[in-house]
Amino acid sequence: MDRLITVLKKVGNPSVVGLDPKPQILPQQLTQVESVQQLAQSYLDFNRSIIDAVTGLVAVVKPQIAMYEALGPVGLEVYCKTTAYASSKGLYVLGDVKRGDIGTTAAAYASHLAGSPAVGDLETEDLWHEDAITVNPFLGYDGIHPFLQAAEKADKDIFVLCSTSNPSSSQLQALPCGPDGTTVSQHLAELIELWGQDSRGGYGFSRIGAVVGATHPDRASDLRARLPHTFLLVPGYGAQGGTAADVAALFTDNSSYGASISSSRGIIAAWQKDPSYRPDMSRTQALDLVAKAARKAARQMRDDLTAVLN
Ligand SMILES: O=C(O)c1cc(=O)[nH]c(=O)n1[C@@H]1O[C@H](COP(=O)(O)O)[C@@H](O)[C@H]1O
Repeated sequence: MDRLITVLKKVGNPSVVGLDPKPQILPQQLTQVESVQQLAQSYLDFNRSIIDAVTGLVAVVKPQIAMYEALGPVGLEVYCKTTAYASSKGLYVLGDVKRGDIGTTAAAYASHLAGSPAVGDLETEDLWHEDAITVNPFLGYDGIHPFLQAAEKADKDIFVLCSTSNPSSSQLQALPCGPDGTTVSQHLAELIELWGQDSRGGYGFSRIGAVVGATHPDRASDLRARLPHTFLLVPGYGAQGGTAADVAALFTDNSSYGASISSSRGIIAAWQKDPSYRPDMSRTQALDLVAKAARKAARQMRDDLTAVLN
């Protein structure tokens, strides 16, 4: 996490931009195409415009792999090219892959972070470009250990789901799982601290971060207190209703933020609210508008978060 905190401090902004393209949030200049290959190229152009626009203003991007996998092999290629491009700009790349399995299967999934026995002795350095990935903890430590091992080997990080932003998260995560009424999320927080205790860096945070949604402010200070050595990824800001006030309790009171706040549609679909958009614009003009609107929205998000931090 030291590298993550270093890049966040450098830009003075705890925001993460989610790169979750889909046809509904791309201007029609990019979606009126004749093949999946062309749509995939549009995703790449869209992402590059946004990355160029926010570099220097934010330090982290979080591409959600499902959006790319939906386009099949060409989509996955665009995921890889997007992560490579973001990485070449010095951004910390958090791959939102939400994997969860055990043993050799988990080790193969973990090849997103490091060379994996799944590809034998072949060179894998140029396959994947993420600095961290998200992991689902439903299988317990057997499902965490292979990812942690890969992260240690490559000096990278994992972010484990703890309290997710979706409304029905409470169906499982708010259930009591002990005689004292400790909820599943609270218990997970304790496990995440335990699993990470041997991998703490210079800022005091372990290599295992926790995902805590922005949409449950009632859980925020309790989870922050249960996760003293854990950096938090906080999605659900913006389009899902999370606000700067809702996430304030998830930051730590030291200079390392302790949390980074993620917004996808709120930034990458901001162009849809720009009155200067016109359907008869050229593709280049539409991409310019996407970039300008994303930068403006990212600046606004930074200012809102900075206000609560101050
Ligand atoms: O792991 C995540 O990033 C995640 C966890 C969670 O609890 N809620 C959540 O929305 N996410 C992801 O965060 C992004 C939210 O997108 P927006 O709602 O458009 O900002 C999507 O990529 C989700 O998959």
